[in-house]
Amino acid sequence: MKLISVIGCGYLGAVHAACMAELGHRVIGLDSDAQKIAELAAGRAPFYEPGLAELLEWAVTSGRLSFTTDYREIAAADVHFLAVGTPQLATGEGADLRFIDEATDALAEVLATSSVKDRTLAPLVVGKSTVPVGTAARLAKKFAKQDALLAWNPEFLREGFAVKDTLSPDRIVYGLPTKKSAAKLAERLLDEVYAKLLAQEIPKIVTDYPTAELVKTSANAFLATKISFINAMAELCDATGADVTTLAKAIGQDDRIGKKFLRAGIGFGGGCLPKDIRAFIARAEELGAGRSLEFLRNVDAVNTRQRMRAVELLQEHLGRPLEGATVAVLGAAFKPDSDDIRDSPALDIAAKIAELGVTVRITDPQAAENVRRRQPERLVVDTVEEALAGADAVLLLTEWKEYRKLSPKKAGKLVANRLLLDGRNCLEPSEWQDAGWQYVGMGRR
Ligand SMILES: NC(=O)C1=CN([C@@H]2O[C@H](COP(=O)(O)OP(=O)(O)OC[C@H]3O[C@@H](n4cnc5c(N)ncnc54)[C@H](O)[C@@H]3O)[C@@H](O)[C@H]2O)C=CC1
Ligand SMILES: O=C(O)[C@H]1O[C@H](OP(=O)(O)OP(=O)(O)OC[C@H]2O[C@@H](n3ccc(=O)[nH]c3=O)[C@H](O)[C@@H]2O)[C@H](O)[C@@H](O)[C@@H]1O
Repeated sequence: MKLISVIGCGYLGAVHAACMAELGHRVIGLDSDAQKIAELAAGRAPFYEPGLAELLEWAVTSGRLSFTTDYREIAAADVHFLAVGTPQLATGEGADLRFIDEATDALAEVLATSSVKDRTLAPLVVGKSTVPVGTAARLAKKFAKQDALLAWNPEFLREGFAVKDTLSPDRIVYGLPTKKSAAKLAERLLDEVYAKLLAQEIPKIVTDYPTAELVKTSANAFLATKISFINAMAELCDATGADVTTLAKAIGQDDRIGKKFLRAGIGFGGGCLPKDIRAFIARAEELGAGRSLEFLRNVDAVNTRQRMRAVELLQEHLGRPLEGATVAVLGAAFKPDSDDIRDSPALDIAAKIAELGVTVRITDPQAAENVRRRQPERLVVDTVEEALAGADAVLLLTEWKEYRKLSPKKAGKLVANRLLLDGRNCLEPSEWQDAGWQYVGMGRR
């Protein structure tokens, strides 16, 4: 059992902290947001993530997991995970490392000033946040003064599957210091932290700092590229009468291409893929290696265009001016099984049509409260029925299970006009057409 701290308890850190407790460690989660810490300390999840509430309640009541806002309380930990945010800079491109710098300054200070008795090993600081390549080497210098080691251990979890992905990841990557003795010590500590996962024979890849940092950013860039590729194919399908879902199925049969991440629609959003590809391009340019990553600008542009394309499809099929129309938007989260609305394609589209004079009624099973809090100008309703009542069109923009199971017949009785735009290509067109709906998919006949 190790004493572990997790600094930054947001979508990544709260899950990581609870999962480290599940792996048998004593864990202290730290966040600068006192309200979030109060929720977590009471064993409650401050956001929706399947399985997290149960895990937190157990870990907190069993005493394995506690929370604080005070860095002094984590000074004695053997391992400190960094999980603070690295959002997009306000200027547009590049990652804002302010939170990383604040957190590491505060940690370095307590490591320097607190006298931790009986410490036989140097503390290990482990970066999990997604950072531009070169960040780990810079931070290692800061911790060298405190005789602390630094490793970079990027995280690949998906929201909606965060607990499962943390406890059963596809791989674990260690970015270690170049000095052999330091690398050995850091690897040994990380092996102890992840002992239960390594026992399941989860692949472990041991490398240096820059490779570990790049593994993370290139993985997200590749995933984003796959989505924009299939969305570009969807545009071509619309222009030719071909069907992108069949196309994706057919190309995905080839193992070299793979079936996953080929769902065409309104594109990717969230707190990671969009900002990560922009930061990746910006960092490559800083390093004079940006030319080969130019294509990622197109990946970003195709993705942004999908949102506009949804607005155009609505305009094209509505059969009346947008101004004065009432539209039901099903889904606000950037993906199902999450309440995360950061850079949500659904909300972006809702905002675009609202600007064109449409009355937009938004509903979402988990993200409604976040929309009410962060975008009070939006009209949010509690149920699908309220959203559909008298609507001139229905936009399905987040593929929640309950929306995929909607009855076309029942829904048809509630709306004023049976027009459905399936922004996630997740419904069976014939079922809706048979019930008298005009079904519009994206790149779908
Ligand atoms: N959300 C996800 O699914 C994943 C996120 N990541 C990366 O993990 C990092 C965190 O992402 P999220 O958890 O989504 O962000 P988030 O915004 O949900 O959480 C970040 C947390 O850090 C806290 N914080 C900021 N400054 C602090 C400081 N000085 N001391 C203590 N706490 C501080 C904030 O209050 C916030 O609770 C980012 O680099 C992201 O790219 C990586 C893999 C998955
Ligand atoms: O760095 C991160 O934060 C994480 O970013 C993504 O995870 P996440 O953003 O939680 O969710 P995804 O499942 O990747 O979906 C991202 C977006 O792409 C969209 N998407 C996904 C797949 C697809 O085929 N088509 C598609 O439009 C989703 O609707 C969603 O808006 C990566 O999948 C994780 O591996 C990574 O750890």
